[in-house]
Amino acid sequence: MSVHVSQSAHKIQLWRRLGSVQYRDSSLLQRQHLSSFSSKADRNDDLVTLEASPDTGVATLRMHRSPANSLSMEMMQSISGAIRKAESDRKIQSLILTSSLPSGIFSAGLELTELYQPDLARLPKFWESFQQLYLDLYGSRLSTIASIGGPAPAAGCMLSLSCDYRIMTDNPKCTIGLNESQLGIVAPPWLAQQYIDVIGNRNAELALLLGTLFTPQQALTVGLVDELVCSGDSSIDEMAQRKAAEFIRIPPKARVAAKELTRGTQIAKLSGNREEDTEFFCSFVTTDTVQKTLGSYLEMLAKRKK
Ligand SMILES: CCCCC/C=C\C/C=C\C/C=C/C(=O)SCCNC(=O)CCNC(=O)[C@H](O)C(C)(C)COP(=O)(O)OP(=O)(O)OC[C@H]1O[C@@H](n2cnc3c(N)ncnc32)[C@H](O)[C@@H]1OP(=O)(O)O
Repeated sequence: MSVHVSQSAHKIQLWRRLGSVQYRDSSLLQRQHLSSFSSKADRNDDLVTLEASPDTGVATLRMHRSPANSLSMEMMQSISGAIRKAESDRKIQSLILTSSLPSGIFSAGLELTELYQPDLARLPKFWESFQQLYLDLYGSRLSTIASIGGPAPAAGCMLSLSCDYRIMTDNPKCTIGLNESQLGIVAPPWLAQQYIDVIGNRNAELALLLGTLFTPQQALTVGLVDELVCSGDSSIDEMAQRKAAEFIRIPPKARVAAKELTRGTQIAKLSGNREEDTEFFCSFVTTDTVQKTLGSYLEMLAKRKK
């Protein structure tokens, strides 16, 4: 086992060094012109806002990475940083995760430019930031509530799955689910497991195979969200606050211990397997087949917009 781990660590080092080498697949070098998908690194400083209220014990983490709260490496690090900041305040017991984008989009999932024709030096760090975000949110001592006012595909769904409670706007245009298979990729095992835990094995099996995006009503039926709020009703924030207060009434030690009972094993599993997981991701996402499918998906998104 230890030999396997050290070999894996060696491969990760190799990945990092490969960053200085250009991506070599000639078909990918002939880039399609995808102007809306051209950004990579962004500034860390204005992607999320954390509002802590020591009086109520509730902090609200608002995501506002325009246009769709897609998760770039910096975005994931900012969310992780805000979670840790809220946790470091002993007066805070609950965290509401929401979007403050005017479009209402909760999160469009991983930033696709991080996956398509990736920067090879950045790729392992990008994935490690995704793992870290899962560990920080899923393993948080805080009671966490996702207030989902808009679409939450793929890693956007992961953000909500990592919370303790999910409230969603009842607007059929706002869909949620792990749609990775439609992009020619697959959810990592720790994310798939969250899905199985929340919606059950058969529902998850079908939804993962088909890349299903559930409407809010369907999501409620399969248990992917816990509560719906009428579309256009501003009370989603109030409902989240009310739920947070309900969680806060439970003695913190018992609440945290209860959470550990259901999540501890999965958290320990990924914590002990991060390098292999990163290595697998880097190898998988850079294959020609995955890159071609991602390219077509991006084109489809751009065309749909036109
Ligand atoms: C062990 C390892 C196993 C291997 C693992 C391999 C891979 C990883 C696998 C899984 C983890 C998770 C993966 C992901 O999260 S992949 C991302 C999946 N996301 C999507 O499919 C969503 C795509 N977007 C949409 O469907 C729509 O944009 C929307 C979110 C429903 C919103 O629709 P709306 O009509 O309101 O807006 P637009 O479509 O006009 O979009 C606005 C704006 O945002 C840009 N954008 C949208 N999504 C993304 C994105 N994910 N990344 C980057 N940019 C995005 C879009 O281009 C528009 O930009 P513009 O500048 O034109 O305004």
